[in-house]
Amino acid sequence: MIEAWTADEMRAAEKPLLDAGVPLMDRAARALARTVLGDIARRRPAAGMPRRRVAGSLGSDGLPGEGRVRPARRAGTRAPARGAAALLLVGAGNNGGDALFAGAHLAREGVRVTAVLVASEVHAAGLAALRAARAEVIERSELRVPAVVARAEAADAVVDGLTGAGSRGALRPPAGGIVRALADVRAAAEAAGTPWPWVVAVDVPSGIGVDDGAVPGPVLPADRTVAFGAYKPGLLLPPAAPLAGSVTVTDVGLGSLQGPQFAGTLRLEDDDVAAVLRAPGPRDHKYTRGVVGVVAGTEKFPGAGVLAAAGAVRAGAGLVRALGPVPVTSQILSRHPEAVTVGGRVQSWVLGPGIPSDGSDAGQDRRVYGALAAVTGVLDAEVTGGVVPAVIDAGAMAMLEHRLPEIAVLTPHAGELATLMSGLGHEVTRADVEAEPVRWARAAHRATGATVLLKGAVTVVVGSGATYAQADAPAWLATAGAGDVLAGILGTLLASRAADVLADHALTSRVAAAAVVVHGRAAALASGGGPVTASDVADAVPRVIARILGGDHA
Ligand SMILES: NC(=O)C1=CN([C@@H]2O[C@H](COP(=O)(O)OP(=O)(O)OC[C@H]3O[C@@H](n4cnc5c(N)ncnc54)[C@H](OP(=O)(O)O)[C@@H]3O)[C@@H](O)[C@H]2O)[C@H](O)CC1
Ligand SMILES: [K+]
Repeated sequence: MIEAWTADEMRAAEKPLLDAGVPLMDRAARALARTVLGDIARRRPAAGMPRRRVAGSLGSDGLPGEGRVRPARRAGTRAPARGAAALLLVGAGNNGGDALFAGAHLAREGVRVTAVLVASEVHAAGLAALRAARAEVIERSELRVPAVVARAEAADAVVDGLTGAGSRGALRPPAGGIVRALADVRAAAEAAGTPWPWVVAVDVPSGIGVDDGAVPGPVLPADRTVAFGAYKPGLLLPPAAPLAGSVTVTDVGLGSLQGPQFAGTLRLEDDDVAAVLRAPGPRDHKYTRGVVGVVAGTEKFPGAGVLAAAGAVRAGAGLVRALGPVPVTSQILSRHPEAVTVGGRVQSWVLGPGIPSDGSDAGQDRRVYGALAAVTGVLDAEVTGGVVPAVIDAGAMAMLEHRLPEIAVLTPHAGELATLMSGLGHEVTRADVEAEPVRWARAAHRATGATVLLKGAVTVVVGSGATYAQADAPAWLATAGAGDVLAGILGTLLASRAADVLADHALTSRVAAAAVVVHGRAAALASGGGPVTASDVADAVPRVIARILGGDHA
């Protein structure tokens, strides 16, 4: 489990150590310098050997290279970082201090270091250390944006030490102008397929919402973020999270302290998902494993019903009851003969995939309303067999008539959440939701009572407890029907843990986050780096569950 600590929680954790004289900044700077040296070394051929074209690589003229040359590391060749260039972007606070001390270490390793100070006052001891290591310093008074851009483009690495945990709001000038210019040239280079220097963010990419993942202004996307002590919520939450690149958390000694009192932002890892999944035991049968009721698909969109059922079946449902018009249920049966198409008791419902919100399929709408009446408890438990958890997707989200229990999970994408919230009286667009996904997911949770699973490159799950932020899926998963499969997977996980979820409604968000991990990992496995269909994703689910449970050693 990855736990993110807010800026305040970090400061509270650091304070006793700093008061006791623990050299946190020195540890942070050393870890940062080691990481930058390693990244530079990996990206440069061994120094001392001429760069030669190698088979399969293209020379500057775009023609195939000569025969393969493997430059041996002859004795005496210099370390790859020696002679490399690093540009430090230095802010006024301790984040800048980390960069300055790290720059001094880099300079002593032979890296040509230039520090750009965006403030007239920066960390004095850090600056002294940098000057003592004979690095170049561009003072605040000498700042010229074009010159900084030119230095950055000529560097092997750019170290972003402008702001860290102390950042508030959009980057102010001159930092904001520098970062905007660098981000623009970096984006243009990437669009042209031109490599750009390696960007390492100190603790967080400067300018993100450290505690909420907002992107209020310009941010220089990082290839790597070296976070000190713990993740910050902004490194897990969208839209900021993808700007952090690969995150390396450096233990600077905080590990000995208790975690945050209330972990606000979490990311599940395999062990946590394994704890949610329930492998059957010798006394299990299909009813104890969980029966999933699926009301999905219409004559016009039968495929969504097939895919939702596929997700449920492949995730290990004891039994799937597929309810709907014959053109839908017959297709489900033809692909999943283990499903049944008659009603009966279920431990969870999957409602809505492929069902439009325009009332065009009265039969499916009636089934959804009936199931929702059971989920909300409006109908007497003796009649319905009791309240059960539910996945409420697509058109079913337009059929909410009562406040939902937290064991109901809404699964919108940004546009659907905007529509839902607009229907509840909030003026909000898809763009608003994409700019502040957690804010609107929390608003939807408060407005409906349901757990909200907001799908995206980083999928957030919000309930009464922690917020989960999962980023397990490859971009290839953005394909038709993927959400239908996720709904089915989630329906099965909820059915398998129905008793626990009913006993502790707050568990719902963790079960939902686990389903997102299974779904994303299945897409990654099925994709293998290329295009993937929703059906492929469903087919890969058993293998992913086996790997997560540790059973699949293939
Ligand atoms: N966690 C650890 O173990 C350690 C963390 N360290 C590093 O310390 C920073 C936090 O340092 P702090 O000094 O509290 O704050 P920052 O350096 O992040 O930023 C404060 C300065 O930045 C200015 N600022 C704030 N917001 C903006 C903005 N939007 N635009 C421009 N400038 C901004 C702020 O100016 P004010 O006028 O607002 O005060 C400050 O000058 C943490 O991230 C780690 O990198 C330590 O090294 C110890 C180990
Ligand atoms: K930073």
